[in-house]
Amino acid sequence: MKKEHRLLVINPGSTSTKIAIFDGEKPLFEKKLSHSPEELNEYDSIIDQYDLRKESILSTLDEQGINFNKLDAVVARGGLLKPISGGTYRVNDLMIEHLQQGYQGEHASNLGGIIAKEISKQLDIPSYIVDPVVVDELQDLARISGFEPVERRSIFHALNQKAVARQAASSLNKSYEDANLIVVHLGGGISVGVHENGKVIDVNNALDGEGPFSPERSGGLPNADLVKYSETNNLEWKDLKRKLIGNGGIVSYLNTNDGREVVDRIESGDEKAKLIYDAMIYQTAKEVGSCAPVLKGSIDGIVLTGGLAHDDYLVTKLKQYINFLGDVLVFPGEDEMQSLAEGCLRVLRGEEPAKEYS
Ligand SMILES: Nc1ncnc2c1ncn2[C@@H]1O[C@H](COP(=O)(O)OP(=O)(O)O)[C@@H](O)[C@H]1O
Ligand SMILES: CCCC(=O)OP(=O)(O)O
Repeated sequence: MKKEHRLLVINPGSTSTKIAIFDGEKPLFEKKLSHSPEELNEYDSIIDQYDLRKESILSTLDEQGINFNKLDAVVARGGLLKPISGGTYRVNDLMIEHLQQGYQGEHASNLGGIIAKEISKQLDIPSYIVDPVVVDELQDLARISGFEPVERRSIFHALNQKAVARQAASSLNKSYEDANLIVVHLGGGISVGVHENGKVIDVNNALDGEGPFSPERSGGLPNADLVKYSETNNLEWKDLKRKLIGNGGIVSYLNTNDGREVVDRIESGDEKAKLIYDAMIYQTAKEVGSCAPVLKGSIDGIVLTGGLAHDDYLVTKLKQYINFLGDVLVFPGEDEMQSLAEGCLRVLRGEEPAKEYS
């Protein structure tokens, strides 16, 4: 029997690092290593979390007795590179340089390609990233911000949004390329994407202050009040960024980035937790509503996904706001590990060429 390719899959997110070993399409081992805000706040920048994240990956694999010599490739979620088209990219030197400098900013996924490259180099095997957070298919209209020096950018959960949109289209008996969907990824950050005929033609920048607030990000804020706050408190951009991304959103009100903890607090009668969680749901619903005219109301389905989509309270409340727009399909959690493995396998099996980042 033909030997399957064995892969190490690495997915650094804002609140966790997920790792897996795959034999072909089959996961042999999966683990989510959670990171609390306290643990991450020890570091000045995300790139400084390199040792923490890499060591926790290596020690977990070691505890599991994983034989590194049997690996054929390492694949990771990629970060804030230049805007690029979707697909599987070989990790090359320019990519490492851009991930290290944070070409479009800072996010945990910048560490994905860097850690993948480091591990693969020692094993003399290739490393890849698939559908990074900078996949850009915006229509021109969506790039206009309203202030010429500032252009809107496509930064979102591209990997999971695309994977789940394909599943949703298939459950609606459509091909992804023929479907019109609004996809809502409810994770550490929240992105709401308009998928028209297989392209994400509009989406909120889920990292840099657009759209609803989320467990750990502020989302869009009133501009003038934000600038005044920043001046009054003498904050440079790097300080303000730490407050808004990582320590914004639910963290800033309730001091936790864990949706489950918020739900427990609501169930035990915490009124503030309820107000804040309800407000996040309300803002998410408004973002979904703003996508309906982009598709001129021709919506095949609205898809809820990400960790928070496991929560019945949130899903029920959100549906009450958006049900009237179309069928709501729920795909809780994410399919990112499987999608990373599949993207890597397509290249290793010669079904498609690896793209070169340039
Ligand atoms: N069953 C659940 N109920 C409520 N919140 C949940 C549940 N499972 C996961 N979450 C929350 O989802 C968020 C993380 O979502 P996920 O998509 O895994 O994150 P990331 O964006 O970090 O990859 C966290 O706030 C986590 O606490
Ligand atoms: C940078 C956009 C993707 C994103 O926000 O991912 P996480 O929610 O995993 O941090």
